Amino acid sequence: MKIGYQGIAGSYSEAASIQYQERKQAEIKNLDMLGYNSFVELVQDVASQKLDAAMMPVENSTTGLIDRTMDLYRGQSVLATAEVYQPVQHILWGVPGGRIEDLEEVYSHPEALSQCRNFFAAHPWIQPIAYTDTAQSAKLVADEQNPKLAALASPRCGDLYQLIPLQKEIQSEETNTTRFFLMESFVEPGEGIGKYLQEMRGEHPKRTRLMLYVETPHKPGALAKLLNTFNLYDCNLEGLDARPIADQPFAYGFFIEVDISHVGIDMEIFWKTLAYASNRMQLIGCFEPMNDGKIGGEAYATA
Ligand SMILES: O=C(O)C(=O)C[C@]1(C(=O)O)C=C[C@@H](O)C=C1
Repeated sequence: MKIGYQGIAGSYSEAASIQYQERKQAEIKNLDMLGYNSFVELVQDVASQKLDAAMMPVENSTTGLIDRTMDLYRGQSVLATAEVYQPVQHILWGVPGGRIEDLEEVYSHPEALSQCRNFFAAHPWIQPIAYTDTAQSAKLVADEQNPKLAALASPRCGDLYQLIPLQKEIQSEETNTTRFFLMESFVEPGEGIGKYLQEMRGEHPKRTRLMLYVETPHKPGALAKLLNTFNLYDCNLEGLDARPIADQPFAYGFFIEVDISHVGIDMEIFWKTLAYASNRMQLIGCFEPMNDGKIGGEAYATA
């Protein structure tokens, strides 16, 4: 199996891929991991089946939905088939002789920089600089050997790139965790999504979580009508995020996550009822939930 991930060795996306590999040891014998520089390319290569899958960050416990990846799935032939919770504990890595007082620039992935807002607020002389991923930021600092530069990256990057810790656990929230989706290629089957989901229930009964992208008519009560349908079928709503629709200023679509374990009717009827209440609906994920949404404990133990 060939899995793509953002960054180079030491990135959190690589760590999430390793965690997934450990979980699936019995099923996946050979796993090839390929580092990428861009989420756009990752999604393209999954959709075109150059890759079997991509490990993509989708939500962070400190900063919420990772829209730079979630927005890429809209209209693409991809589907999340598994999720991974990866603890994200950043270290401020510098070079020998480096001191926080002398730092001028700190490099990292933009998501990682946002997760450390409190640190930058407390050290206003340091400029946060966005870079492709956390591990390449660490490598850049190691290559430059300039004590005015540092990187926010994972604990593993210290050994990998011979760096010195200037401060540990630098993220604003101690339990900072990023949730990843394993994205695979998915073309809507001719017989429709409802039938697909009904078959899925038989074959993979533990895949009780759906991630949907839905656009509702722009009229009073439209979203309420859709949400009522979930209520009608006893679906617990696990997430709801609004995202702007391209080229339709101030119109929004919704990423909706639901637990379908208590749906008592055929999934074809379920899907048709939802489709009736929406203008556009895409299945973004169908997977077995991990950690029951709880962060810490088991997730940290298995990191
Ligand atoms: O830069 C990395 O190490 C990544 O894997 C990317 C990424 C992200 O995009 O959210 C993954 C996990 C952390 O939240 C920080 C960065």
